[in-house]
Amino acid sequence: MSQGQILIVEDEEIIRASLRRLLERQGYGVTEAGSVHEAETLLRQQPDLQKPEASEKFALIISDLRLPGKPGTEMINLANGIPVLIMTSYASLNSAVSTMKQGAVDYIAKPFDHAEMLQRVAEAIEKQSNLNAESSAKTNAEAMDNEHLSNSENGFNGILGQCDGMHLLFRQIKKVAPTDATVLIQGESGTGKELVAKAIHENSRRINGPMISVNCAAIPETLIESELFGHEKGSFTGATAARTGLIEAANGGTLFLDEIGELPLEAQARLLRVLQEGEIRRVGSVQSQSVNVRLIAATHRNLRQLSSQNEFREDLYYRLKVVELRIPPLRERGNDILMLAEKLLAKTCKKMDLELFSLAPETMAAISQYQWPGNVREMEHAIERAVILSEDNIITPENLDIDVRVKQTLFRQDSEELQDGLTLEDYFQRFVLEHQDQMTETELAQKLGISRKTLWERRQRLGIPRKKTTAT
Ligand SMILES: Nc1ncnc2c1ncn2[C@@H]1O[C@H](COP(=O)(O)OP(=O)(O)OP(=O)(O)O)[C@@H](O)[C@H]1O
Repeated sequence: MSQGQILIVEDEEIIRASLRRLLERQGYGVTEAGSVHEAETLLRQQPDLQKPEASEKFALIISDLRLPGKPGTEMINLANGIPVLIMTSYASLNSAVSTMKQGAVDYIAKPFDHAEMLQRVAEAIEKQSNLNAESSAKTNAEAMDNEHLSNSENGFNGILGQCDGMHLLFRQIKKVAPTDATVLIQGESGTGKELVAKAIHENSRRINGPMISVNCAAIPETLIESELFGHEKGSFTGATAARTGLIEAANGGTLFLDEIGELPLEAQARLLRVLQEGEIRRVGSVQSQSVNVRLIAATHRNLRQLSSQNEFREDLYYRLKVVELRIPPLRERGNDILMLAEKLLAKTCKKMDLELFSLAPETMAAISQYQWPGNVREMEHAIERAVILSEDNIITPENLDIDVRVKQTLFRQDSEELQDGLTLEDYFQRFVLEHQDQMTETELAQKLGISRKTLWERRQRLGIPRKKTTAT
């Protein structure tokens, strides 16, 4: 079950080997090269390189930026349509931004978090396959279809949601996107703040400009000013060359500052000047230059409270909250919780090339009851883990590994009410209706943890008699 072949270009053997292990554990095939030259030879050996649909072709190239001989950016020219993910240290984050402009699909800072690397890899491959699919047959009908998919009744622009809170959010996004207003997105961790920022950018006039995302909490405090605003040569120890900042790199597009509450006060003052004057001054420079950037900021913290404690500039806070969007936490999204779980389950199965798994009724109950403190991100991880650990294609609460104590009490009595007025019988009914065409009565009873006799009795009581008459 290969997820695709990946070429790693990295001169440091230890990093290369650990990346190989990480990717192979996820089912990717891996080929290694220690330099651009070596990678070039490997690429030339690919027999069907000219054919975009060739199965032998690498699905992705992951290249370090600094390599002996030629730099990693050379890989972009050599890749011939294969997406290139650049790895770089924080110190060279700016060069990474310019490599994005040269055509890299994404960049990731070293040392990288394993989960993040896997996510970037999956996204890069998916993005490329979407692009391939688009360019191979782009008809008007297809374009309409895509529009339907991205804005289907399940959500908007890839953000799944059907509850009132999410509908309100979608309406707000559609209203604010075409304007140039600064937006402040409030939401707990994992609620989809970056997705919302992306939706705003993609529905704005700046769609063809860059969108630069910066997580203020992930960049060391000492580097953040020079990363954001750039610096002149010699402006501080170690500034051996002048460098463009991320704000300048977002010129003509959107700058997304995630976790803005973590921005140090000095950097806040500089940012405020950029917003007020539309000009940027690099660290160590006396000259300003104009920039045209739309700012979207996000935070999980209470900025009003932070500003009352003098930890966040009040004037910047008021500037940011021109439009404030609140993303509800997952636990407040009612039936969306199960809808998301099912969609994420289907997505995970597809990604892992598995047939579709389903959720056992007690798993549905546990999912609806659980508080999801890590929101959608936690659910994504829980479902992925469950699919890996599940012994058959039905996910049990134990596979999910969320706090399912609630299950024991809820399942003691059939009549007991679950959250949102749903009863165990609702789950029973739903499970039977969804699975009865694919499962025998024996299998259904087993999955429900009841005898066939009880299954039959409940069917009678709930008015869902068995459809098939064949013996099971
Ligand atoms: N409504 C949604 N529909 C589909 N996927 C979602 C939704 N909300 C979040 N996700 C997914 O959950 C993960 C976390 O989302 P995202 O990074 O946007 O959250 P965040 O609020 O920015 O998190 P953090 O504050 O921790 O950075 C992503 O993989 C994203 O695709």
